Amino acid sequence: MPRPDPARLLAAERLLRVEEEGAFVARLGIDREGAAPEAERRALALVAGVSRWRRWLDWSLQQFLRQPFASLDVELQQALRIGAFELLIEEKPAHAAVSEAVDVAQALLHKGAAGLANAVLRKLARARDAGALAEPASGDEALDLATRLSHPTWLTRRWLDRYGADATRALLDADNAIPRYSLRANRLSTTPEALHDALLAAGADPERSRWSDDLLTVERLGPAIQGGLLARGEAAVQDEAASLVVRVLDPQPGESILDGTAAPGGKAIYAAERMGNQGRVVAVDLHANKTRLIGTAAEAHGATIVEPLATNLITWDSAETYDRVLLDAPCSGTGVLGKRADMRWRRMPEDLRDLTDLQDRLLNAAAARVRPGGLLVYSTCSLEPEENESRVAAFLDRHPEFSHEPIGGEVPDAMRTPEGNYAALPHVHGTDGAFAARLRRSQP
Ligand SMILES: C[S@@+](CC[C@H](N)C(=O)[O-])C[C@H]1O[C@@H](n2cnc3c(N)ncnc32)[C@H](O)[C@@H]1O
Repeated sequence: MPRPDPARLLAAERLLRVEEEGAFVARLGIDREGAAPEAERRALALVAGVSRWRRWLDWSLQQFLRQPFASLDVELQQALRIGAFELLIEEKPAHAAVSEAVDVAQALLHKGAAGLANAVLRKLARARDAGALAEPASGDEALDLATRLSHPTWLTRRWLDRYGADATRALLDADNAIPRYSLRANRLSTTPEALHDALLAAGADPERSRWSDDLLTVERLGPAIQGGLLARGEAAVQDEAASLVVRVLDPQPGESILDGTAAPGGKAIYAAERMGNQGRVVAVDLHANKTRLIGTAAEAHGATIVEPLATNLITWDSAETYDRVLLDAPCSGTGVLGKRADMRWRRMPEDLRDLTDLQDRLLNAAAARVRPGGLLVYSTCSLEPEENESRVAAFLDRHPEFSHEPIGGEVPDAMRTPEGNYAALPHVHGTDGAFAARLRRSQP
């Protein structure tokens, strides 16, 4: 009986959990199941890669199958996807990729499955080596691009209509790229320079962020975790695009700030850091387990002015108003598909209607908490205008006591839209996608 490579076997088992239990890819790495660190790292990379590229892998495999791919044993599907990923995306030598996937199929199922995996993957490898791989050519541009670059067709069609073919291709490529992670230096306890040196000493490859002087980027988070930098609160994982939303809010020392949808707390804690830990940051979220996490993280960062509060912002009975209010709304997350490998498959077009309704209600609630003359910042990690500019326009119609305030030098020029909003785009800026607008409440 062949002994499959532990990383590929672990990856296949985790992909099965995604498939059968709806497990979230981002959470699968947490339970290490005793795997050696290298096997763990490789398994994480395989699970993320297969999750991103699933549509293209399945389509390519289907070219060499008589029965529908979806009718195969689910275990065999995962072994085939891993083999196809190594062949088509990682461009590994044919022999190793095929035989390792065959061993996984045999370990999870039986000899018959291994035989089928062997036949299909050999044909795929031969076609690749001969430069004869099939390409989707249905004549429907959105369907073909979505298949080739492994995204949902509905989303690709939307983006084609909005951005055109070249930019859409670049956006899909950006979602499929292996992301670099960004780390925010906690200026309450360290400096970006000291964090840079600590990361180097821990074996990481830190680079200064192009977009923010508080941030560094690294290829892997492992060294920062193992070096204790995150646990000690010297650094936090936060994308450049997300961190710049706090620059749009521009909290000042001594002010009162409300983050109305704050968990897991990255922006609230960064606000406290920007304020030099002077003033107040009330960090509201619906769920008590999530606000507890905000409290733990704030404590690790020494951000003592952060006050976590578990409540529903919409029904919160409070008469207090704040100098600045952030509403970082729940959204479709179409700007962060690169980091969350399987999210693209979870979103449905009909989600947008429910989300925009919630965004309007949260905006109304947040508006009531802004003092006269104070600032409301509305932000999302979505690229969709329905969740961004349209929500702002609808808000201004409902709330004549607010006016739109163009963003100035708080964010880099390249991320300011002609209308004066903040927009980070994965295919343009190499960050996650994010949007923010400033809304000023008039004086009485
Ligand atoms: C996009 S996340 C916020 C991320 C956070 N600002 C950060 O940077 O770490 C949106 C949050 O809104 C919370 N939420 C949703 N509905 C809410 C409500 N009615 N009241 C308060 N929080 C709510 C969710 O639990 C979720 O944690």
